Amino acid sequence: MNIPRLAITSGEPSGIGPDLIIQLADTLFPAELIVIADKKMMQQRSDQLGIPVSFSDYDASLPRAENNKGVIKIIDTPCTEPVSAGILNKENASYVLDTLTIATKGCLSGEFDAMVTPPLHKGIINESGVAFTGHTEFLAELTQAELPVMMLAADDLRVALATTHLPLKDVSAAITKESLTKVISILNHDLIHKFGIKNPHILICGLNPHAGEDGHLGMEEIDTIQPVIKSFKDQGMNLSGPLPADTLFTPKYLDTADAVLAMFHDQGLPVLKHVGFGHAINITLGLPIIRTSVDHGTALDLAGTGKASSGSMVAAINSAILLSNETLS
Ligand SMILES: NC(=O)c1ccc[n+]([C@@H]2O[C@H](COP(=O)([O-])OP(=O)(O)OC[C@H]3O[C@@H](n4cnc5c(N)ncnc54)[C@H](O)[C@@H]3O)[C@@H](O)[C@H]2O)c1
Ligand SMILES: N[C@H](C(=O)O)[C@H](O)COP(=O)(O)O
Repeated sequence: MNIPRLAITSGEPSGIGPDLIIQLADTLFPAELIVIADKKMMQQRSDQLGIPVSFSDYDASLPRAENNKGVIKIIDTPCTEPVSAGILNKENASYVLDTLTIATKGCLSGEFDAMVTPPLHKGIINESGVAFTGHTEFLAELTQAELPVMMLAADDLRVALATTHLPLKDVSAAITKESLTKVISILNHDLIHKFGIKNPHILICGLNPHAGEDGHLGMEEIDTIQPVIKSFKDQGMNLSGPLPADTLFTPKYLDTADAVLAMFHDQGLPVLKHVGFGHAINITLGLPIIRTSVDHGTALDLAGTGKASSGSMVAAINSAILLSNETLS
């Protein structure tokens, strides 16, 4: 059997990413997990948490093998400055990006089957002078993907986004017939090919209150969203919408749906995190590689305390393993 080999980045080194990796070092997954992180920083966090771990330097020439309990296979990638749990340092932003680049290149070359990313801090990367909006957009650029689609999933609920990390004032202009067509195509394709769902039923949110109230509360539904949905439905795709987002997330609609497409970040993700925070996953669709992530951020208040829950990290690793083996369903 081919053991999936996953690259695990540390995320923001002063956040809870290192904690989660250390807390899970005793958990055995049916995969080989290769952590891309600063070994010294990881050792310090292990000491701070009081969770003993040992490290084994990753050797690409060795055959794949599942991890041993308590042993972290690592690609030692140095931070620029020493790390204090809970305290951001912009000097270490380039380290965070380095770990992502190593993982992505390894996925593109086939050395890794997938990458799993604990949380990074978007703000501190920007403060270091690098314009950065999120893993989703960064990985799309690195892999030259035309358009990434962010999707979070918890239990039976899957919520994808038509726009990713955008200020609210820019959302309407970003939703064009072209962009929406690409997003829906990617979502439909990946639900079929990554999740094994035949002819997925996708519910599409309106952008405006009450899906625009027939044009009295906004024209985006009439001008942009409806024509795109009609064009796909004419081709046989199973779409419903645009539906008012306030009532779409109720059992009457969700019970028939395989996924919801929200128009912007805070239209869809609060609902998903309300039902699933702590065990949901974030998956980037539309990339030539497999990438999953957690549903939470850097939680600087919890770094080094041992209080961070690893539920979402476990879910992100397990889904990356399933996706590496075939599909999630
Ligand atoms: N996948 C990612 O890289 C990712 C995801 C979300 C947010 N972020 C980034 O994280 C930073 C902080 O974001 P935020 O403060 O909005 O959200 P956050 O998720 O870091 O924190 C929100 C709240 O949830 C708690 N929390 C978070 N993770 C937890 C865990 N594993 N166990 C227990 N409690 C947990 C925190 O203590 C806090 O009270 C921002 O820079 C944001 O952009 C990154
Ligand atoms: N939008 C995500 C969330 O709220 O969970 C998070 O910011 C992570 O996004 P990236 O995977 O693009 O970093």
